[in-house]
Amino acid sequence: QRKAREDAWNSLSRFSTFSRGKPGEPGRSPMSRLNIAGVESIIAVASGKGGVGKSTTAVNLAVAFALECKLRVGLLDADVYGPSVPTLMKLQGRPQLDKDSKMLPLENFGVKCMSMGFLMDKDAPAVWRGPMVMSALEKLSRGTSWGEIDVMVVDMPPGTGDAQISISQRLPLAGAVIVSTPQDLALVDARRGVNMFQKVDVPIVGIIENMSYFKCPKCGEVSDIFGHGGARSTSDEMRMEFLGEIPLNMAVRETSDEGAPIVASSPSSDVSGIYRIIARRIVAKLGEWASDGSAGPQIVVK
Ligand SMILES: Nc1ncnc2c1ncn2[C@@H]1O[C@H](COP(=O)(O)OP(=O)(O)OP(=O)(O)O)[C@@H](O)[C@H]1O
Repeated sequence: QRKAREDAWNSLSRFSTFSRGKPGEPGRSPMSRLNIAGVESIIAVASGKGGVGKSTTAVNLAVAFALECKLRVGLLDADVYGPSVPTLMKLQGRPQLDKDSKMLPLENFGVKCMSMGFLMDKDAPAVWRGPMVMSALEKLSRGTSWGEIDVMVVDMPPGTGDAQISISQRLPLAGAVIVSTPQDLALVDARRGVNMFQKVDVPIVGIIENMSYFKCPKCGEVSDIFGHGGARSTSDEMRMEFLGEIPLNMAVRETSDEGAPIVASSPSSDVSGIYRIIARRIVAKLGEWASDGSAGPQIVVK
């Protein structure tokens, strides 16, 4: 385990413009909530627990921001323990360095991406201690030359532990989107997620219910496999905006596995339309906050 950690650390340090600490120690500690150069607005896509479809949702929203809203989009994979952006966005290979030794993001579907997965072997276990997670994230975020970005989507690690809290404290987040399935257990965790962001003063953009229902492609019958509507009622109770229901859909899973997000690969499908509507709602909310002065700069959908 120690060897794997050191290998990952060395690999990251090679691409880094930051000073390097020893494994197990943080690198040079940055100021908290520093901006990321060139990035206007950052939103976290988070879930209280794993496996609810947070990364799938983050990726499809990022692609929808780029293709539907015509925004300049970045996608930061903050899930250093289980980076899925390389697979979901069909990107691999080590990032090039620019003249200032900053990493250049890899790009697909109009979205500039950075992930720990670009710096590690696919099957290498990511064994990180808390301070190393933060140091890695600093390097992935501020050690990358993003260019001009209107909105950056951060795919958060699942859960509400120390790593998630630190990330939410260090990145200047304009807001957080919470993804949950309709199940009671997932909703309990979603509430925890909402509370965590509120504690560190990150406003909640809204809640998305993923795997909300299943519509049989043959007969059209709708089944509520994991229940239905729980995220909407949780949003109402917590006075949060409910952003929408994404069905459990085989094409979403298949296109994710293929690295061709459904919003890009099957833009006319119903489910792509749902992602696009949710993306527009998020952009509208960020715009609203900006115009009443409660969040970052105004984003204009072209
Ligand atoms: N709406 C959906 N319909 C069908 N399959 C989905 C849907 N959303 C996600 N999935 C599938 O569910 C699995 C888990 O999704 P994903 O990896 O996005 O979850 P996650 O919450 O990010 O997980 P982790 O906590 O491990 O990071 C994947 O196989 C994905 O393709």
